[in-house]
Formats: sequence, structure tokens, C-alpha cells
Amino acid sequence: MSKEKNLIKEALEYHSSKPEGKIEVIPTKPHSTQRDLSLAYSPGVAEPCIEINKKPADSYKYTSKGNLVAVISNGTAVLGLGNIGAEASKPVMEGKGLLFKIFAGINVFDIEVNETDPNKFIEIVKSIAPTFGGINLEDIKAPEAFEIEKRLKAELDIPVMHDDQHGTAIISAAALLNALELSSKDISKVKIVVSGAGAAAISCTRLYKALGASPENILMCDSKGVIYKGRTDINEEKKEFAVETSDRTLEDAMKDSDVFIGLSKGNIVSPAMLMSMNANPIVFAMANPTPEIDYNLAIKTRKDVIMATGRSDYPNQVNNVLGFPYIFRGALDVRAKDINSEMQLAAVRALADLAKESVPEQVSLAYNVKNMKFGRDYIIPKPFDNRLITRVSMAVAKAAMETGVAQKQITDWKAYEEELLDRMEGADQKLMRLMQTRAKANPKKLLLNNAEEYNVLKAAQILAEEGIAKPILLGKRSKIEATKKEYNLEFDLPILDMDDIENKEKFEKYAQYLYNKRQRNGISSIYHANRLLKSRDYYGPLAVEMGDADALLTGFSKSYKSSLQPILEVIDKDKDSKKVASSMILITKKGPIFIADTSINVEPNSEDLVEITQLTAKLAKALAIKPRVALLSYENFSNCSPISKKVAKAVEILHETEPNLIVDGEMQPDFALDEELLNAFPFSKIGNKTANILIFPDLTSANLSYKLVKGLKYAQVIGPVLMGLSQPIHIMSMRSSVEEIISIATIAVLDAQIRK
Ligand SMILES: NC(=O)C1=CN([C@@H]2O[C@H](COP(=O)(O)OP(=O)(O)OC[C@H]3O[C@@H](n4cnc5c(N)ncnc54)[C@H](OP(=O)(O)O)[C@@H]3O)[C@@H](O)[C@H]2O)C=CC1
Ligand SMILES: CC(=O)C(=O)O
Ligand SMILES: [Mg+2]
Repeated sequence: MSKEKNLIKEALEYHSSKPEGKIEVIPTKPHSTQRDLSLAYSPGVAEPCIEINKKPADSYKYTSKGNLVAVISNGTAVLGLGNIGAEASKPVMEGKGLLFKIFAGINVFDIEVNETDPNKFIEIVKSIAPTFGGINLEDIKAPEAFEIEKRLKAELDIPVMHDDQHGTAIISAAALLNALELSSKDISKVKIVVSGAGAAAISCTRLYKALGASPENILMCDSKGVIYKGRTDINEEKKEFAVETSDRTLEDAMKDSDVFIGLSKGNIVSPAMLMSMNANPIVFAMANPTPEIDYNLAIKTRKDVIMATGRSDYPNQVNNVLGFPYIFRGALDVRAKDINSEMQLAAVRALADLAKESVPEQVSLAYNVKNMKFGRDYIIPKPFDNRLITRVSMAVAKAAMETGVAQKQITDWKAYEEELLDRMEGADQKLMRLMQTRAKANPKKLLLNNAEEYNVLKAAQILAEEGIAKPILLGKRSKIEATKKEYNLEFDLPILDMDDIENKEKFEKYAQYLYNKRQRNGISSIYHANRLLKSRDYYGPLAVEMGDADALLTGFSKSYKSSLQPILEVIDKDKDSKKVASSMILITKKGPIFIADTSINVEPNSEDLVEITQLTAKLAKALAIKPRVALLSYENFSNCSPISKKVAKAVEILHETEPNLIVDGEMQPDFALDEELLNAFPFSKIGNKTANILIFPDLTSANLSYKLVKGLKYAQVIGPVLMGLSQPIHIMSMRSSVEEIISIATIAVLDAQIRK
């Protein structure tokens, strides 16, 4: 089956699989008891009705209105499919609803109105407007769309935006500014050809003019050809773009042009037309689903083209999805009465600027591209970039306040940023963000071993740029530089060069220190110390011990065990610790859960379990989490089998030595994690609030448990976190992803902060 046919089949299956369609309504309040129902509905529901009747603005307080947008269409210009009617437009409107929700947390009712008369349509929309905090008009054809939007904006006091006009204008303008910058062209001098003279095309071109494009350099075409002065069959909006020209066809117009903007119909631009454009042409073929010229055909035809489409399956998706969720988010959050041109321009700038910043690794991963960066194939941020919600929504909200259309003021922008992130993030991202905020307050010098590897280098770049750590790269300079070159990584970070390590005066100092420290523990001569130090596995920990770095992260290319061994030879245990151990942090719906010992102590005895518990509780406290510890077994408080006896004895010691620690066992993990089940043990010190630290009876059960959770993708896993050393040194899992390295690096920085 061809790729296109396959897509058709998959798209139909996607939409028809049960439950049919793409959205549903989910209650947000409890509804399982009679009392819940008497609050949700009669009699309780009468009370907010009475309040709203007294003060209409209270509808924002007592109903979902403030976060509810109507996506309304009459189906007269559905994508590039034309006038296919209200009912057939529903999949697109449901799709917009889905995007509003996933990208900005906004609820949508999609409303398809069987009415093409603009006046009647306006009356219908006005009559249902009280339900909504905002109205997104969609896929309504020109010229009716202009009148409809203009009147609804004037006659309603909630934000109204025809997305095909302004959403498209904002995104394409941001992309155009960046594409012009990349091709060193000046917006006031370029010749722009616009194919289409409908809602999207007219509005986009107006915005380009506002940004400096010269009216005499713009040629617009509709289905009949070029819009020239003297044409009699054109409406008022088209007249605005009529110019003196002898060009009559799109083909004529495209000769010697610099920019092509397609907002018309699929497959109307030929390779020959593309060839007739000036050097480094900018081609935005935005008709959906079929662009004016196919992406692959365009880049095959001209190597120098900067090419974009409205589709998600090619680079440079210039599509209003990058705008409407965030524009409405910002507008709703300040209860704006309008979405005005200043708010639109603020969104343009936010989008254009964001594209020039380095791209988060999870975005690159989502598109399977390594080190995505500003350039011909990346002129505009990707829809899965989770920075869009803060950058665009905040810019829009600010502009609404500055231009006096906001009915609610934001004073604490940091708190608003947090609120936006809270809306969109899962528990895992939230904990990591909180930890990163703490790390950024006092970033530490972090030595990153295996810096020749792409993942380590990319993580180092992000850690430095985000201000989470001050990375020092540990590795062979020549190889680090080669990897940077291979992946086009542009940054400058200090390197501890393993190629040149012996020539450094520090080498002698380190060797002497190591010899002095370990001469009675197997390092028999200065030569022996010298030899060990030539290995980064020894040199790295020594650099931390000697104060040349605040923390070390190692282990990318070795097994945990072989990374740990040299560390233990060089670094003492913490003065309060008799053991080292390791913990994994599972990020679950119940919050973070620590699991220990996952990597070091294979068969711990009762005393070892006590140590492991103390270390893990200390780690939790260091991350500002109050420890509630369950020591696990396959039995509950039975003290029968050898394993249970071992665990019960550890609990007994802990109750004696750590009276303030909430700890109990032996118990099964499902009991430790379930409030109801915990009620079965009213004597337990854990009470009925679930545990957040699980100490396993041995390494096998701990390790397999976390691997199972990770393998089943039930929770994100951070770690392993090494505990009990006198220095903040951590070992990542072999071949960790960039995200995993950043997580454990953040913990290493926090660890270093606590110690100094
Ligand atoms: N990528 C994105 O984010 C977006 C893409 N679009 C796309 O833009 C296109 C237009 O949408 P919209 O403005 O809402 O629709 P409209 O119906 O308002 O406008 C369509 C325009 O296309 C013109 N047209 C039709 N055929 C041709 C042709 N062969 N050559 C030149 N112009 C032609 C029409 O000309 P005439 O006036 O003579 O009828 C009309 O001016 C659609 O394909 C849509 O998918 C729209 C919004 C966002
Ligand atoms: C993307 C969009 O809104 C359109 O093509 O109509
Ligand atoms: Mg549309």
C-alpha cells in the first residue's frame, strides 16, 4: 500500500475506533454519593445560579466558562477542502479541541453551525456566547469571515479570533522573519507572491505589511489569477492588494520573487515556477492537507529553498497550532475583552525568538532528530515544545494588560509561569522542575565524565544554558571536539583533557594526595598512584576530593559496579555512614517514591537495612520530602520466615535509634502504598498515610521491582542516587538518555549544595 493510502486508512481507523471521535466531557467534581449529587445538581446547584443572576461576572467563579472556548465553524472553508458543510467540518473542529486541551489545558465545545448567511450566523454565535470565555472562529470562507469576525469582536466582550486569519498570520509572520534572517533578506525589499486571497491570505499579508513588507512588492493571486489594479471582479478586501502590474497568472507573478506564501489550494505550483524564483527562495506552501507544492518535490527541485508546509510530517510546520492554544490561554488568564493586534504582535515576537534558542532534547527526540537547531530546517518552534505555553501565553497576557483590554491583572509573573507549567506537567516534570529551580539558585561545578559521548555533551550544554550546573567536561579533548563537530554542537565549556592529564601540575599534587591517603590501603607507591590517576575513573573523583570540582557524574560507558569500584578506593564514606547504598526515585501519581538499595548491597543484613534506611531518609529530606518508610517483605508483620525476621529486626533497631523517623514493617508493598489497606494495622507507625520510601530486603527484589515499573512505563525513574559517600559523586545508568543525565546531574548539584 502506498504511503498516502496507508495514511488514509490509518486516519479513518483512528477516528472511528471506539469511542468514536476525539473528545469527551469529564466531570471535575466528586459525583459518587447522594450528597455529591445534591451539590452538583438540585437543590445545591440553585445557589450559584442565584449568585450569577445577582452578579453575572460570577459565572467565571462558579462555572467552567473562564477556561472554555467555542470552536465554531459553518464549514464553508474547511482546510483546503472548500465548502464541505458544517457536519463534515466536525473532525477538524474536534481536532482543534484536542489541540487546545493538550497544549494549553483549555476545554473546548466544538460547534458546527448549519448557516452560511453571515447575519444569521453572527446572531447564532452571539446567542450562545454566554457559555464561553472565548470564541475561536474556524474555517469560515472569505469574504464573509471578515464581516463575521469584525462584528463579533465589536459586539461581544469576550475574546474572539478567527484563527485562519490571525493564528495563521502570527505563525507565518514569525517563520517569515526568521527565514528572511537566515537568507539575509530585508522584508522591505523582498518580492512576495501570495497565492490565495481568502481569509488566511488577506490577514497574513496585512500582518507582513505591518512588519515592513512594501505594498508595491506584494503580488496576490486568487483562483482567477493576479489581483491587479483595474480588475472589476474583486471584493473590498482584495482591492486593498491590487497593484499596477502586467502579470496576470501565478506563473508570471512568481518570476524573480523571493517569497511565496501559499494559502490557496494543493499542487498549483510547478517545479518550473519554483525555479523562476530568486536565489534562496522562501516557500511557505501552507494549504492543507495538500500544499501548493509537495515538500519533497520542492527540495529536490532547489537546494537553496527554505521550505515550509502546514503539515506535521515535514520540517518547518507553519501551522496555526503553534498559536491558538497559547493566544487564548494568555487572553483567558487576564480575562481579556479582545485579542488585539498588540497581543498578536507579541505572539509573533515570542515565537520568532523561541526558534533561536536551543531546542530541548525531548523535542528533538519527539521528531527523531539529533541536535535540532535554528536553521533552514528549523525556522519555527515545534508543536511539542513545552516552552511555547510560557513564552507565548505570557507575552500575550502582558500585551493585553499593557493595552488595557485585560480585566484581570497578573502581578506575580513568576507565579503565573509556575501556574502555566503546573497546568501542563505531569508529577514527574513538576518534581524535576522544583529540583532544577533549587539547583539554579546556586549552580555547582559539575564534572561530567565520558564527555566524548553525544548524550553527555548535549546534557552538558543544556545544564549550562539552563543554569542548573557549571559543567566541566572530563574526557579526551580531541574526541570531544570531534563529537561537537559531528553533531554541530556550538558551545564552549571547560575541558579536563585526559589526553594531556599528566602534564598538568595538578596531576602530581593529586598523585601525592592519593598515595598519602591510601598507602596503608593498597596504593603501595607514588608510581602506583600515578598509574591509577591516568584513568579518568580515578582522576574524576580526585578532582572533587581536591576541590577542583564540586560534584562528579560518571558511569555513562561502564557498568555500575566497575564505575563504583575506583570511587570507593579514592573517596571515604561520609563520617556518619558505615555503608554506601543507592536509591532510585520513582515519579508516580502518588508522588515520588524512593526504592533502596537497588545497586550496591546484594544481601544486606538487619544492620545494613538500618543503614540503607537512614541514608534514604536523609536523601528524601535533602530533596525536601518528609520520609515515611516501609521495610518490605512478602509478609505483613509476621516475623516468621528468615527474611521477615531480618526485616523485623531492622525495624526494631530503627524504632530504638530513630524515634522521630516514621518507619515500620515488615510489610508488603501493596499495603505500604494503600491508605485503606494500611488501616488493617492500626498499631503501625506509618498510620494510614502511605509510605514514600520502600526499603527492600535485598538488592534483587529492589532492582527487579524498579526495572519492572520502568519497563512497563508506569513511572519515570530518576537515579540511581549514590548515598553514603563523603563527596557528591553519582553514577548514572549506563548509556543514560540526555534527560536521565540532566535528572541525575540536578541531584548531584543539590547534593553538592547541601554539603557546602
Ligand atoms: N497552515 C495553516 O496554518 C493554515 C492553512 N490554511 C490553508 O489556506 C487555504 C485557504 O484557507 P482560507 O483562507 O481559510 O480559505 P478561503 O476560502 O477564505 O480562501 C481560499 C482562497 O484560495 C483561493 N484559491 C482557490 N484556488 C486557487 C488557485 N488555484 N490559485 C490561487 N488561489 C486559489 C480562493 O480564490 P477566490 O477568492 O478566487 O475564491 C480564495 O481566495 C486552505 O488550504 C487552508 O487549509 C488556512 C489557515 C491556516
Ligand atoms: C490549519 C488550519 O486551520 C487550516 O488549514 O484551515
Ligand atoms: Mg482552519
